[in-house]
Amino acid sequence: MIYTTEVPHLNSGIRSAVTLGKFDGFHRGHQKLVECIKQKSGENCRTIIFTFDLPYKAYQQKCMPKLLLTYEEKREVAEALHADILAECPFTEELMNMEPEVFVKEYLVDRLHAEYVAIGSDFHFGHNRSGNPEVLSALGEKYGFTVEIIEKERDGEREISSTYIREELEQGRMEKVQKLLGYPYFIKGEIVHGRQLGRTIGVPTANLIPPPMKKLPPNGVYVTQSSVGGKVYSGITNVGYKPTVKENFIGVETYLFHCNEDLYGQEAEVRFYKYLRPEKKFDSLSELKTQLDIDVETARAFFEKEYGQALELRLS
Ligand SMILES: Cc1cc2nc3c(=O)[nH]c(=O)nc-3n(C[C@H](O)[C@H](O)[C@H](O)COP(=O)(O)O)c2cc1C
Ligand SMILES: Nc1ncnc2c1ncn2[C@@H]1O[C@H](COP(=O)(O)OP(=O)(O)OP(=O)(O)O)[C@@H](O)[C@H]1O
Repeated sequence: MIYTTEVPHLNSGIRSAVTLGKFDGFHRGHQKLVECIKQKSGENCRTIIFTFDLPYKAYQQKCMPKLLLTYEEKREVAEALHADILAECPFTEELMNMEPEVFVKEYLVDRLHAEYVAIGSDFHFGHNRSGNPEVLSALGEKYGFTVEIIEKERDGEREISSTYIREELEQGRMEKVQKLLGYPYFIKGEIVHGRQLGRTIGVPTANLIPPPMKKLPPNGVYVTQSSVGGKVYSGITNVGYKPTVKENFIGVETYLFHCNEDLYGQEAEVRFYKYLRPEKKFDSLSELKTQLDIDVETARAFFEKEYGQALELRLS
């Protein structure tokens, strides 16, 4: 897959099937659009996910919103979805104020040579959001490309959207988040040294510092699975500041079941399945240990119920 932060300019003779939007999370609705463009792909037709980077105002005000997927993760997911090109264009003032027809002519027609464009029924673009599916369809007729307006993927009464998923994530409803995304929410990072107190109570842990832009679930303890060095471990993870030992930065700390390996410096992907309880301040590490024993049992029961097999180590 080609990744670019510019508007691609395809060689003459090469056409494209394009989908447009922000695509934070690449949730089930977004995946539906990607499937549509993939059906059009061929020898002379590239599939292009054309996404807009953060709102211009966010840059100006330096208030970066937290994202479901970091830039790097977005690239990885787009790659896994088998798109040919991911174009992540800065959402400049120019782009924001562009008349819909200028966007269509200069970008979709002159540069991308679009023959097919798939969008959701609520997609808006250009000056004052005046570009919408009807406008795009009319411009498609004028410039000779097909526009397919995809009915929005729903979860019961509500349409699936990145906003909906962020709301559910903020409530720690990880099963719902997984259902809406179509994959479990994950946090990635390098395993770093903690204070190494965990092992003194028989609970060695893998600590990672989440990327600053990544949206985190609420502080608390979760049933997770972690992928490290090609192996998948079931486990329990604490997100927070460890009030018992008073950490001064937010961490994602996992007790990996059946793991005796030295994992420092390795990249881990922690997948969140279920919220268990809030983070608590304990009077001693041994009281914390008593609670952790209960958490392990709850996680074991969860894996047994959901997956039949308990805590076996798997190769990913
Ligand atoms: C599954 C899990 C749950 C935890 N729950 C809490 C908690 O409720 N309160 C708390 O203060 N620390 C909690 N911790 C963090 C412990 O305080 C921490 O693991 C211990 O102090 C060792 O930290 P270290 O790796 O920096 O040495 C939890 C850690 C894990 C892995
Ligand atoms: N549930 C859905 N089903 C089908 N298409 C969707 C769905 N949600 C969004 N889309 C389409 O996917 C593209 C990218 O969506 P975008 O990320 O901009 O919106 P969103 O997921 O609704 O996020 P937000 O909540 O931030 O508005 C757009 O064309 C949009 O219309």
